[in-house]
Amino acid sequence: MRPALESYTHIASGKVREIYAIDDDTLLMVASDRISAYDHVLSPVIGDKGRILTAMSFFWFDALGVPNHLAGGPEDERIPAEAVGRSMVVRKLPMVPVECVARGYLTGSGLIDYKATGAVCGVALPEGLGESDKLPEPIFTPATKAEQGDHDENISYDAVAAQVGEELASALRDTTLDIFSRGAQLAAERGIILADTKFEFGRDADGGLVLADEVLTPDSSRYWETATYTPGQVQPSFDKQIVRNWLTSPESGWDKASDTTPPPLPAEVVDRTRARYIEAYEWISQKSFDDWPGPA
Ligand SMILES: Nc1ncnc(-c2cnn(Cc3cccc(F)c3)c2)c1Cl
Repeated sequence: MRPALESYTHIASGKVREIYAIDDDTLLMVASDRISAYDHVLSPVIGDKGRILTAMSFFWFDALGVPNHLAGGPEDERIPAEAVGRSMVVRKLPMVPVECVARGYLTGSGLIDYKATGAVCGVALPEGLGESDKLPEPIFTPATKAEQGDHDENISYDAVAAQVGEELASALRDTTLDIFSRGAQLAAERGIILADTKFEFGRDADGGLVLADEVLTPDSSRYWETATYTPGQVQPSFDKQIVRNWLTSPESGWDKASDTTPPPLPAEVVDRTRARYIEAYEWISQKSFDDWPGPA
Protein backbone atom coordinates (compact mmCIF):
# COMPACT_ATOMS: atom_id res chain seq x y z
CA MET A 1 0.00 0.00 0.00
CA ARG A 2 1.55 3.32 -1.06
CA PRO A 3 1.62 6.21 1.46
CA ALA A 4 -0.53 9.31 0.99
CA LEU A 5 1.32 12.42 -0.19
CA GLU A 6 -0.20 14.20 2.82
CA SER A 7 1.80 11.88 5.08
CA TYR A 8 5.03 13.58 3.97
CA THR A 9 6.24 16.99 5.14
CA HIS A 10 6.26 19.62 2.39
CA ILE A 11 9.75 21.19 2.28
CA ALA A 12 9.99 23.49 -0.75
CA SER A 13 8.17 24.62 -3.87
CA GLY A 14 9.48 25.65 -7.24
CA LYS A 15 7.29 27.12 -10.01
CA VAL A 16 6.39 23.66 -11.27
CA ARG A 17 7.85 21.26 -8.68
CA GLU A 18 7.57 20.36 -4.99
CA ILE A 19 9.89 18.68 -2.50
CA TYR A 20 8.69 16.62 0.45
CA ALA A 21 10.61 14.93 3.29
CA ILE A 22 10.08 11.15 3.40
CA ASP A 23 12.41 10.84 6.40
CA ASP A 24 15.52 12.57 7.77
CA ASP A 25 17.68 11.21 4.95
CA THR A 26 15.29 10.98 2.00
CA LEU A 27 13.30 13.46 -0.07
CA LEU A 28 10.52 13.10 -2.61
CA MET A 29 10.80 15.43 -5.61
CA VAL A 30 7.45 15.74 -7.36
CA ALA A 31 7.09 17.33 -10.80
CA SER A 32 3.70 18.88 -11.55
CA ASP A 33 2.06 19.23 -14.96
CA ARG A 34 2.31 23.00 -14.66
CA ILE A 35 4.13 24.97 -17.37
CA SER A 36 5.58 28.42 -17.01
CA ALA A 37 6.41 31.00 -19.68
CA TYR A 38 7.37 34.66 -19.48
CA ASP A 39 7.71 34.22 -15.68
CA HIS A 40 4.06 33.21 -15.34
CA VAL A 41 2.71 29.82 -14.36
CA LEU A 42 0.11 29.21 -17.05
CA SER A 43 -3.27 27.51 -17.11
CA PRO A 44 -4.34 24.88 -17.81
CA VAL A 45 -1.69 22.28 -17.01
CA ILE A 46 -0.04 20.23 -19.76
CA GLY A 47 -1.18 16.65 -19.17
CA ASP A 48 1.75 14.29 -18.34
CA LYS A 49 4.39 17.06 -18.40
CA GLY A 50 5.54 16.02 -14.89
CA ARG A 51 5.85 12.37 -15.96
CA ILE A 52 7.63 13.23 -19.23
CA LEU A 53 10.24 15.46 -17.57
CA THR A 54 10.74 12.95 -14.74
CA ALA A 55 11.28 10.23 -17.34
CA MET A 56 13.91 12.50 -18.92
CA SER A 57 15.75 12.98 -15.62
CA PHE A 58 15.79 9.22 -15.00
CA PHE A 59 17.09 8.68 -18.54
CA TRP A 60 19.88 11.22 -18.13
CA PHE A 61 20.93 10.00 -14.66
CA ASP A 62 21.33 6.54 -16.18
CA ALA A 63 22.98 7.70 -19.42
CA LEU A 64 25.48 10.04 -17.76
CA GLY A 65 26.69 7.45 -15.26
CA VAL A 66 27.98 9.94 -12.67
CA PRO A 67 27.28 9.85 -8.91
CA ASN A 68 23.73 11.13 -8.40
CA HIS A 69 21.14 11.60 -5.68
CA LEU A 70 18.64 8.95 -6.80
CA ALA A 71 17.64 6.64 -3.96
CA GLY A 72 14.93 4.68 -5.77
CA GLY A 73 13.36 3.90 -9.10
CA PRO A 74 10.30 5.43 -10.78
CA GLU A 75 7.91 2.98 -9.07
CA ASP A 76 9.54 3.02 -5.61
CA GLU A 77 6.96 1.98 -3.01
CA ARG A 78 7.51 5.23 -1.09
CA ILE A 79 5.96 7.19 -3.96
CA PRO A 80 2.27 8.01 -3.39
CA ALA A 81 -0.04 6.52 -6.05
CA GLU A 82 -1.03 9.95 -7.41
CA ALA A 83 2.63 10.86 -7.99
CA VAL A 84 4.01 7.63 -9.51
CA GLY A 85 5.93 8.42 -12.71
CA ARG A 86 6.45 12.09 -11.92
CA SER A 87 8.48 11.68 -8.70
CA MET A 88 12.04 10.86 -7.71
CA VAL A 89 13.01 9.43 -4.33
CA VAL A 90 16.37 11.05 -3.63
CA ARG A 91 19.05 11.15 -0.97
CA LYS A 92 18.86 14.35 1.08
CA LEU A 93 22.26 16.00 0.57
CA PRO A 94 24.00 19.18 1.70
CA MET A 95 23.55 21.23 -1.47
CA VAL A 96 26.18 23.48 -3.03
CA PRO A 97 24.59 26.98 -3.08
CA VAL A 98 25.55 27.67 -6.72
CA GLU A 99 23.51 27.23 -9.92
CA CYS A 100 26.02 25.45 -12.15
CA VAL A 101 25.19 26.66 -15.66
CA ALA A 102 26.96 25.42 -18.78
CA ARG A 103 26.52 27.20 -22.10
CA GLY A 104 27.42 25.86 -25.53
CA TYR A 105 25.66 28.71 -27.35
CA LEU A 106 25.27 32.44 -26.79
CA THR A 107 21.68 33.47 -25.97
CA GLY A 108 19.50 34.84 -23.17
CA SER A 109 21.30 36.42 -20.21
CA GLY A 110 24.64 35.20 -21.56
CA LEU A 111 24.19 37.22 -24.74
CA ILE A 112 23.17 40.28 -22.71
CA ASP A 113 26.35 39.97 -20.58
CA TYR A 114 28.46 39.45 -23.71
CA LYS A 115 27.05 42.53 -25.48
CA ALA A 116 27.75 44.63 -22.36
CA THR A 117 31.21 43.28 -21.46
CA GLY A 118 32.54 41.01 -24.20
CA ALA A 119 32.39 38.22 -21.63
CA VAL A 120 29.91 36.00 -19.79
CA CYS A 121 30.47 35.62 -16.04
CA GLY A 122 33.97 37.01 -16.65
CA VAL A 123 34.77 34.40 -19.30
CA ALA A 124 36.14 36.40 -22.25
CA LEU A 125 34.79 35.39 -25.66
CA PRO A 126 35.88 36.20 -29.23
CA GLU A 127 34.56 39.44 -30.71
CA GLY A 128 31.76 39.42 -33.26
CA LEU A 129 29.52 36.77 -31.75
CA GLY A 130 25.75 37.19 -32.00
CA GLU A 131 22.40 35.65 -31.05
CA SER A 132 22.51 31.84 -30.84
CA ASP A 133 26.08 31.56 -32.13
CA LYS A 134 27.86 28.37 -31.09
CA LEU A 135 30.69 29.09 -28.64
CA PRO A 136 34.22 27.88 -29.47
CA GLU A 137 33.78 25.52 -26.50
CA PRO A 138 31.18 25.25 -23.71
CA ILE A 139 31.70 27.67 -20.81
CA PHE A 140 30.87 27.54 -17.09
CA THR A 141 28.63 30.51 -16.22
CA PRO A 142 27.48 30.13 -12.61
CA ALA A 143 24.62 31.97 -11.00
CA THR A 144 23.28 32.63 -7.53
CA LYS A 145 20.19 30.74 -6.45
CA ALA A 146 17.40 33.29 -6.50
CA GLU A 147 14.27 33.12 -4.36
CA GLN A 148 11.26 31.77 -6.24
CA GLY A 149 10.07 34.37 -8.69
CA ASP A 150 13.42 36.18 -8.98
CA HIS A 151 15.89 35.52 -11.78
CA ASP A 152 19.23 33.93 -10.90
CA GLU A 153 22.09 36.41 -11.06
CA ASN A 154 25.14 35.53 -13.16
CA ILE A 155 28.37 35.55 -11.10
CA SER A 156 32.03 35.05 -11.97
CA TYR A 157 34.10 31.95 -11.33
CA ASP A 158 36.18 34.02 -8.88
CA ALA A 159 33.02 34.92 -6.94
CA VAL A 160 32.19 31.20 -6.70
CA ALA A 161 35.73 30.45 -5.51
CA ALA A 162 35.43 33.22 -2.90
CA GLN A 163 32.14 31.71 -1.74
CA VAL A 164 32.94 27.97 -1.69
CA GLY A 165 36.73 27.81 -2.00
CA GLU A 166 39.00 27.33 -5.01
CA GLU A 167 39.08 23.52 -4.86
CA LEU A 168 35.30 23.12 -4.88
CA ALA A 169 34.84 25.88 -7.47
CA SER A 170 37.28 24.11 -9.76
CA ALA A 171 35.50 20.79 -9.25
CA LEU A 172 32.12 22.43 -9.96
CA ARG A 173 33.41 23.92 -13.22
CA ASP A 174 35.13 20.76 -14.43
CA THR A 175 32.23 18.49 -13.50
CA THR A 176 29.60 20.83 -14.97
CA LEU A 177 31.44 21.11 -18.30
CA ASP A 178 32.19 17.39 -18.46
CA ILE A 179 28.59 16.34 -17.85
CA PHE A 180 27.20 19.02 -20.19
CA SER A 181 29.54 18.06 -23.02
CA ARG A 182 28.58 14.40 -22.74
CA GLY A 183 24.87 15.22 -22.62
CA ALA A 184 25.14 17.65 -25.53
CA GLN A 185 27.00 15.04 -27.58
CA LEU A 186 24.32 12.39 -27.02
CA ALA A 187 21.52 14.88 -27.76
CA ALA A 188 23.26 16.05 -30.94
CA GLU A 189 23.42 12.45 -32.17
CA ARG A 190 19.63 12.35 -31.76
CA GLY A 191 18.72 15.64 -33.47
CA ILE A 192 18.56 17.99 -30.49
CA ILE A 193 20.89 20.85 -29.58
CA LEU A 194 21.27 21.28 -25.82
CA ALA A 195 22.22 24.96 -25.95
CA ASP A 196 22.69 25.34 -22.20
CA THR A 197 21.67 23.77 -18.90
CA LYS A 198 21.62 24.33 -15.14
CA PHE A 199 22.90 21.63 -12.77
CA GLU A 200 22.63 21.49 -9.00
CA PHE A 201 25.09 19.46 -6.97
CA GLY A 202 25.07 18.02 -3.46
CA ARG A 203 28.05 16.72 -1.51
CA ASP A 204 28.55 13.13 -0.34
CA ALA A 205 30.15 12.22 3.00
CA ASP A 206 33.63 12.44 1.41
CA GLY A 207 32.91 15.89 -0.02
CA GLY A 208 32.55 14.52 -3.53
CA LEU A 209 30.06 16.11 -5.94
CA VAL A 210 26.72 14.34 -6.45
CA LEU A 211 24.50 15.36 -9.36
CA ALA A 212 21.15 16.34 -7.83
CA ASP A 213 17.84 18.06 -8.67
CA GLU A 214 16.44 17.50 -12.20
CA VAL A 215 18.92 16.90 -14.99
CA LEU A 216 18.96 18.05 -18.63
CA THR A 217 15.20 18.56 -18.84
CA PRO A 218 13.61 21.23 -21.07
CA ASP A 219 12.80 23.13 -17.85
CA SER A 220 16.47 23.25 -16.82
CA SER A 221 17.95 23.46 -20.34
CA ARG A 222 17.37 25.07 -23.71
CA TYR A 223 16.35 22.39 -26.21
CA TRP A 224 16.63 23.38 -29.90
CA GLU A 225 15.85 21.21 -32.91
CA THR A 226 19.09 20.72 -34.86
CA ALA A 227 17.26 20.69 -38.20
CA THR A 228 15.99 24.25 -37.74
CA TYR A 229 19.07 25.75 -36.05
CA THR A 230 19.83 29.16 -37.60
CA PRO A 231 22.52 31.31 -35.93
CA GLY A 232 21.90 35.04 -35.83
CA GLN A 233 18.31 34.82 -34.55
CA VAL A 234 16.49 33.64 -31.45
CA GLN A 235 15.86 29.89 -31.80
CA PRO A 236 12.42 28.39 -31.26
CA SER A 237 12.20 26.52 -27.96
CA PHE A 238 11.65 22.85 -28.78
CA ASP A 239 9.00 22.51 -26.08
CA LYS A 240 7.64 25.98 -25.31
CA GLN A 241 7.53 27.79 -28.66
CA ILE A 242 3.95 26.73 -29.42
CA VAL A 243 2.87 28.29 -26.10
CA ARG A 244 5.01 31.40 -26.59
CA ASN A 245 3.72 31.96 -30.13
CA TRP A 246 0.08 31.73 -29.05
CA LEU A 247 0.61 33.99 -25.99
CA THR A 248 2.28 36.65 -28.16
CA SER A 249 -0.24 36.37 -31.00
CA PRO A 250 -3.24 38.73 -31.34
CA GLU A 251 -5.46 35.67 -30.76
CA SER A 252 -4.57 35.54 -27.06
CA GLY A 253 -5.35 39.19 -26.43
CA TRP A 254 -2.46 39.23 -23.98
CA ASP A 255 0.38 41.76 -23.74
CA LYS A 256 3.47 40.18 -22.15
CA ALA A 257 4.76 43.65 -21.19
CA SER A 258 1.59 44.24 -19.16
CA ASP A 259 2.50 41.84 -16.36
CA THR A 260 -1.15 40.74 -16.32
CA THR A 261 -1.99 37.06 -15.91
CA PRO A 262 -1.91 35.32 -19.29
CA PRO A 263 -5.23 33.90 -20.54
CA PRO A 264 -5.81 30.14 -20.43
CA LEU A 265 -4.20 28.23 -23.30
CA PRO A 266 -6.53 26.76 -25.95
CA ALA A 267 -6.88 22.97 -25.91
CA GLU A 268 -5.11 22.73 -29.28
CA VAL A 269 -2.03 24.54 -27.89
CA VAL A 270 -2.06 22.28 -24.81
CA ASP A 271 -2.32 19.13 -26.91
CA ARG A 272 0.47 20.15 -29.33
CA THR A 273 2.72 21.10 -26.43
CA ARG A 274 2.17 17.74 -24.73
CA ALA A 275 3.10 16.06 -28.00
CA ARG A 276 6.32 18.13 -28.22
CA TYR A 277 7.36 17.07 -24.70
CA ILE A 278 6.77 13.41 -25.59
CA GLU A 279 8.71 13.94 -28.84
CA ALA A 280 11.65 15.43 -26.93
CA TYR A 281 11.71 12.47 -24.52
CA GLU A 282 11.41 9.82 -27.25
CA TRP A 283 14.06 11.44 -29.46
CA ILE A 284 16.53 11.79 -26.59
CA SER A 285 15.90 8.46 -24.84
CA GLN A 286 14.98 6.34 -27.88
CA LYS A 287 12.30 4.83 -25.64
CA SER A 288 8.51 4.98 -25.93
CA PHE A 289 6.79 7.20 -23.36
CA ASP A 290 3.94 4.65 -23.42
CA ASP A 291 6.23 2.42 -21.35
CA TRP A 292 6.69 4.98 -18.57
CA PRO A 293 4.83 4.26 -15.32
CA GLY A 294 2.14 6.40 -13.82
CA PRO A 295 -1.62 6.74 -13.49
CA ALA A 296 -3.27 6.31 -16.90
N1 LIG B 1 18.90 15.69 -3.16
C1 LIG B 1 18.63 16.90 -2.55
N2 LIG B 1 18.99 17.09 -1.26
C2 LIG B 1 18.72 18.27 -0.65
N3 LIG B 1 18.10 19.28 -1.28
C3 LIG B 1 17.72 19.16 -2.58
C4 LIG B 1 17.06 20.33 -3.21
C5 LIG B 1 16.60 21.41 -2.50
N4 LIG B 1 16.05 22.31 -3.37
N5 LIG B 1 16.21 21.82 -4.60
C6 LIG B 1 15.71 22.57 -5.81
C7 LIG B 1 14.17 22.50 -5.77
C8 LIG B 1 13.45 23.54 -5.22
C9 LIG B 1 12.05 23.45 -5.18
C10 LIG B 1 11.38 22.36 -5.69
C11 LIG B 1 12.15 21.33 -6.21
F1 LIG B 1 11.50 20.25 -6.68
C12 LIG B 1 13.55 21.40 -6.26
C13 LIG B 1 16.81 20.61 -4.54
C14 LIG B 1 17.97 17.94 -3.25
CL1 LIG B 1 17.51 17.69 -4.89
